[in-house]
Amino acid sequence: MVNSARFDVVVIGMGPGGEVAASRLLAAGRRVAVVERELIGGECGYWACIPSKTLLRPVEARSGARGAAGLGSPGLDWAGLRGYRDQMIRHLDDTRQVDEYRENGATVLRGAARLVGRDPWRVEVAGQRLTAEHVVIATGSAAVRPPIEGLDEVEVWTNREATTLTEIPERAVLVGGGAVGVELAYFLAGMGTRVVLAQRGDRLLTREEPRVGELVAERLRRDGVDVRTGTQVRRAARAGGGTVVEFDDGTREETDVVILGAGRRPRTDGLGLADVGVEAGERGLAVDERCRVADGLWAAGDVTGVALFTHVAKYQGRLVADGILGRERRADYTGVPRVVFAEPEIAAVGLTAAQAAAAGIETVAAEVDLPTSLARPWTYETEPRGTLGLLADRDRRTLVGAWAVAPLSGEWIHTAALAIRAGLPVDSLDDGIAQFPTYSEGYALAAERLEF
Ligand SMILES: Cc1cc2nc3c(=O)[nH]c(=O)nc-3n(C[C@H](O)[C@H](O)[C@H](O)COP(=O)(O)OP(=O)(O)OC[C@H]3O[C@@H](n4cnc5c(N)ncnc54)[C@H](O)[C@@H]3O)c2cc1C
Ligand SMILES: NC(=O)c1ccc[n+]([C@@H]2O[C@H](COP(=O)([O-])OP(=O)(O)OC[C@H]3O[C@@H](n4cnc5c(N)ncnc54)[C@H](O)[C@@H]3O)[C@@H](O)[C@H]2O)c1
Repeated sequence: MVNSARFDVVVIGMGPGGEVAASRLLAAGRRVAVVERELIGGECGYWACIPSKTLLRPVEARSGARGAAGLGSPGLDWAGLRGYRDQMIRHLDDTRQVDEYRENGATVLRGAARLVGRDPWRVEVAGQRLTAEHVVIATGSAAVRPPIEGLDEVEVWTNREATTLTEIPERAVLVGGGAVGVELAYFLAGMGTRVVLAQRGDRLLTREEPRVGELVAERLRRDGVDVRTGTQVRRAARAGGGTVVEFDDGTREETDVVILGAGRRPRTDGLGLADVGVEAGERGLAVDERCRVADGLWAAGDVTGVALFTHVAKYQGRLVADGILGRERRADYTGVPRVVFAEPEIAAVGLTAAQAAAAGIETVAAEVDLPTSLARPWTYETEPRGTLGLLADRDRRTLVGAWAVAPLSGEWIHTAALAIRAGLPVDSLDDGIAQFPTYSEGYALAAERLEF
């Protein structure tokens, strides 16, 4: 063990949460050590958001071309797409990122960090001991491996293998109908894979309004996905060159691969938390409003279990940096958008009716079928689609929730996100003058239908 090096801050884990915290602290002139055991950029940059959205885009664009009058169906070149995906994930090489952090004054350490003492905080990594006034834990999350009999004997992909795939499988059974399952089902079906999507819950995307799950299942089925809700995979076994999967209703399906999208678990193991008197729950490290775990110990991103999104990890990274820099700031998660990048996009923000009821808020809701009333769906595509739902607080007449299953909704949901975050009166949506012809015109229509 070499002598202990002293830092103002040690950041453990350099995904989006760790990167934002480290960059802001470096910019403020703090002595920062960053520790990463795999690649700077984290899950998001190499095996999650970036590759998945890169892979989805051509499938979406082709569907858009098919829907646009007179365009027809462009070809999709898998080798070209795969090459661009590899470029986007930097060929799993973070040399440039390491160099940039070093140029910006950081000490970059490779390896798994472990807390070995407190007052002051002490961290061990790759045979080195670091001492710091503050430690930031931003170690993210990993795919849950559900207890399916025989899973170890068959071809299984998590998000990692799925987003770095080199060949398109002929058949796939997806386990889980959350964001990972829905995006992968849409991508693979678009690439010609025969997809079975098994969801334990009674609908897809269970955190959203039930209506969203219905519309998404309808859409995926139209695209050829065999969506099975209320279903779990019971066991999997090798059969010939492939796999046979058995569902809990006794039915069986042959597949080339089982793909897991069954949720995430926080990466807290191996961090030595218990040794320094810090407890981690099943959902991760509990943080206060400033993202503090204990005095001088902070956490950001998926490891906090607050909301598993890159934009939330980045927001928490900002809060942590501000907290360490002595700037008083408290977390407010009102109006965080949630977008699933299928086609059309599935976007939501704020509360569902059930969540509002649980919070004691009396609500009114409205739903608008956009092609019935707007021009944009028709100028956009020959088989126009789109549904928008709004949820408002009856007493305060403010928007508390919104969702849309419609083209480009991942962009225009931000109008609702802003309205919810700022607590704008619904009347200001009703009174809004949106550009003609856009999907955004739907807000005034839906707001008008809210019966207070
Ligand atoms: C398939 C998929 C698609 C997704 N798409 C989106 C999307 O489109 N938009 C969105 O907002 N979110 C998306 N997400 C969620 C998003 O990836 C996460 O919310 C985000 O990566 C969280 O960032 P983070 O910084 O908390 O952790 P991570 O990105 O997981 O990074 C944590 C880092 O910590 C490192 N680490 C862990 N333990 C240690 C240790 N002991 N010592 C040193 N280093 C350590 C890891 O190697 C990793 O690099 C997606 C997730 C998946 C699975
Ligand atoms: N576009 C995006 O922003 C994006 C994309 C992908 C993932 N993510 C984030 O990553 C997180 C993880 O996504 P996820 O889809 O893995 O998890 P999730 O928790 O959103 O959904 C997992 C689903 O799998 C089901 N499930 C669990 N075990 C099962 C089993 N044995 N059989 C059948 N179904 C089972 C659960 O009922 C649940 O509905 C999400 O919370 C999301 O925040 C975001």
